[in-house]
Amino acid sequence: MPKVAPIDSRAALLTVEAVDKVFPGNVQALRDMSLTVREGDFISLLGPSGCGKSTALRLMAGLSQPTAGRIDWAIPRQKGDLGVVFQEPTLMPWATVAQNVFLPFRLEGRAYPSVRDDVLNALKLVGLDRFQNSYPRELSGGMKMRVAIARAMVTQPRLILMDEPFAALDEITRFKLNNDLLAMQARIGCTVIFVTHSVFESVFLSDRIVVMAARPGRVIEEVRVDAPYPRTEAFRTSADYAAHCRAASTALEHAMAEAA
Ligand SMILES: Nc1ncnc2c1ncn2[C@@H]1O[C@H](COP(=O)(O)OP(=O)(O)OP(=O)(O)O)[C@@H](O)[C@H]1O
Repeated sequence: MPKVAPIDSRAALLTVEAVDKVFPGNVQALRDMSLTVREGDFISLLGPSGCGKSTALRLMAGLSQPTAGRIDWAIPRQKGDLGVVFQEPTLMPWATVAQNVFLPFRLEGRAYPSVRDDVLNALKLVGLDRFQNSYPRELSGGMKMRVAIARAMVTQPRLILMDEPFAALDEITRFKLNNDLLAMQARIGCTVIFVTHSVFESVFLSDRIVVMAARPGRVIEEVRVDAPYPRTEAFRTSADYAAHCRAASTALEHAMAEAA
């Protein structure tokens, strides 16, 4: 994807400023997290279990409020500017694929005929337009996740938040979905924040890897992946990819050592 501007000159989209999140029982899930998310970024949040990745994503989605600090959109936010994908596809089993993808519009009170083309285009982007009348039970795990991604992008959001969306899938399906996700991001030009445990996945997808440590959850380092987009299978086997994986692994080791 031709990412138009170098990371530091991209316009800000969302700012996370000195955020703390403390859960009942004095569990400090996040301490002093700051991050400027910029238009067109592909950011991975990478870190060991319990370092607050999902908590950070939920705060950015507005599903939970910080205990201290602020999270602000840097642009006037419109309906449909945010899409979220969780680890489970969470599809409505009684509804067809098209009806599932229509959901964000339905919640806005829109009628299906007025957005039918958007629904079909989103399904086309994830390669499932032929399955619009199928039900979730007829689909494989990878296909269900594609439907969840189509649902998150049907409104052409500026920002898509993804919480380990491919963790439950086999490696071949995961690789394929990684490729397709980058193609989709290029097509709709959105910003992505992606939670993962996988160094390899984070390097393949991201241009910014935010490495986090646990107890308390915090950001310890940002690794930049300056390899150009589009990233292909050739990138996955390149020396450049291996070098970035080493850098991210080293940062992750520091994160684990900090929590030890
Ligand atoms: N609703 C909650 N109530 C109490 N504690 C919570 C809650 N949600 C998360 N925590 C705690 O906050 C910390 C961070 O959790 P979080 O799920 O954000 O981490 P994570 O990095 O996403 O972990 P994983 O990779 O295992 O999903 C953990 O100690 C967790 O037990």
